[in-house]
Amino acid sequence: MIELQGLTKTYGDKTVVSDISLRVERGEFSVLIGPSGCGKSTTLRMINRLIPLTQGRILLGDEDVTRLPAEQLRRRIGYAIQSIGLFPHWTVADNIAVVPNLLKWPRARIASRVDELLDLFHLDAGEFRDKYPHQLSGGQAQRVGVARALAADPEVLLMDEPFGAVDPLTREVLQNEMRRVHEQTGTTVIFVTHDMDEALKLASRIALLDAGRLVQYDRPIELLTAPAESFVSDFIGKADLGLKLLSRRWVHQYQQAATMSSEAPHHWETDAQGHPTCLHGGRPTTDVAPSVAVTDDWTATPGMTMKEALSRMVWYRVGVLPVIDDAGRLVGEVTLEGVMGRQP
Ligand SMILES: Nc1ncnc2c1ncn2[C@@H]1O[C@H](COP(=O)(O)OP(=O)(O)OP(=O)(O)O)[C@@H](O)[C@H]1O
Repeated sequence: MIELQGLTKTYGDKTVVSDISLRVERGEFSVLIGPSGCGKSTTLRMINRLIPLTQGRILLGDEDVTRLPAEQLRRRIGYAIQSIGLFPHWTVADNIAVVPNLLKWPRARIASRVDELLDLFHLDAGEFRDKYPHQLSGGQAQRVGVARALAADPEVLLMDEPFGAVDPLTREVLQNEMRRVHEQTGTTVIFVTHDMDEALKLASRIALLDAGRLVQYDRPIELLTAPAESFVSDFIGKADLGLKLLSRRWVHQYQQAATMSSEAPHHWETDAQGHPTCLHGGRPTTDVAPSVAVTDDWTATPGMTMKEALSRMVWYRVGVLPVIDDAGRLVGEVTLEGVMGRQP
């Protein structure tokens, strides 16, 4: 648990963070969001003492962060930033091992932790351990940056726009990876972004800031459906609210049994292993073939957002998607009627 109490930062007579109080429970993924200059990074950097606070308190568990010895601060609070900050003349392994080395862990423990972290980020340890930062793609370097922040298994991971500098496709891959890593490690995360879609995808709780003030701190669904003031709905944007809501809904919540009966308006064909091979019917328009071979592109998985599932339905002009498990077997379906028939 980490708690900010009346956190305030002033530069001269300018207050850039004003009396912010909030509590991040253990294991939570908390996102600080707001317009440029609203004080997100300053708030984050006060937590790990990169910026001294003017007033207020920060508690980690029941300890005052400003009184923690530097060595404990490094071990207990990890930090990952957009520009990554990998040391260019150090290998990936040495970069990841910065904090364990400072903490004087035994060599064997450090080596196995490095391999474990590379594995967590799906980077082959044999291939990447001895590479240098200039030999990595932007996405790989960003993964190494986050792995480094997690190296000493911190209680809290602070992330400042960590995916801001990568292309949109890589960004999406990294966001999915971050969700998985967070689920696997259970680390408490405080994540700064100015991208609402990113916040909605990752956050269990969102803190919306405006001009240094905390406007609303709530679960994403509350921000969408019960904004505390008009600034909240203006910031989120009303135009695609329905789609934003679907970005917080998951395929498994809408999944129903796969239709197999050839009497039904649509039904699936599967191979001997249970992989879907063909959809008969299920296409809302009549100018396309009534049967269509299933390709990976228009399948859904239980953990996919309904926004993505809906997008696939629109793109492939089908009113139904097969839901498949890790082995590619048909385990259910989601339909356009299923999306329209429920409150989002
Ligand atoms: N050292 C400083 N001296 C004076 N003002 C500062 C200093 N550092 C930051 N500020 C001001 O504090 C405000 C908050 O800055 P901060 O970097 O926290 O905003 P942010 O919400 O993270 O913005 P962005 O999304 O653009 O990164 C800004 O108006 C900035 O100009």
